[in-house]
Amino acid sequence: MLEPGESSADRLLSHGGVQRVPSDRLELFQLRNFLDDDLCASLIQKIEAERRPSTLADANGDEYFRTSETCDLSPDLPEVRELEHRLENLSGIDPAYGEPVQGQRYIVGQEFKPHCDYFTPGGNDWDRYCSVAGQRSWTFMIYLNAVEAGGATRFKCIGKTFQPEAGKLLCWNNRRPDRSINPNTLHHGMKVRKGVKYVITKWYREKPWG
Ligand SMILES: O=C(O)CCC(=O)C(=O)O
Ligand SMILES: [Fe+2]
Repeated sequence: MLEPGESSADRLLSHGGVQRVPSDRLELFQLRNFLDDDLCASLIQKIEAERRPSTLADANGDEYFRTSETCDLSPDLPEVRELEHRLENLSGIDPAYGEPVQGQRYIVGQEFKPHCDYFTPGGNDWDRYCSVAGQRSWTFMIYLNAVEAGGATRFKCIGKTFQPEAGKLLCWNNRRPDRSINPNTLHHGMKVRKGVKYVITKWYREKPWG
């Protein structure tokens, strides 16, 4: 049985097509064709329509650290409902533990430098971001298109790089089995060299989002 708000390797691997990336340093999974092309195209349209500069928690003084744009996708959109439904079916995580779905867009030269998705415990922004919902637990990320050049996601600590592909999902546990943060989740949304890159990001918390 899964605890509320949690997923697990067993749960994810029981879903046809899910592959675990072989590493004992983190729990990381890939699923091709999680979303079909129509849903991807429709989500891209929504992201195009309403984007704003991406922001950074735990800012580190580098204004070029995350240069993409972000779209807050309304939970009322039929596309987002469909996505949420699929995510719940895949992960078993109660949607109440999820942050609102976001879209990210990178044009040529834009990137998200190497980072982890968890918040630094005791860091400047810990209270602001985590006092209600707690730490980020799982990340689910879906590529909405193939990119002409660049735009891969590189997990440095395990030497693994993923290429954008329409509908492909990556997900990982930001913590170790004892639920301490896992620095091996360090990843880099690399610069787009040609074309435009669109992804969906969905983060879950250890407590209900509220
Ligand atoms: O765009 C990517 O490849 C990575 C995105 C990411 O790491 C994030 O939004 O936290
Ligand atoms: Fe990230």
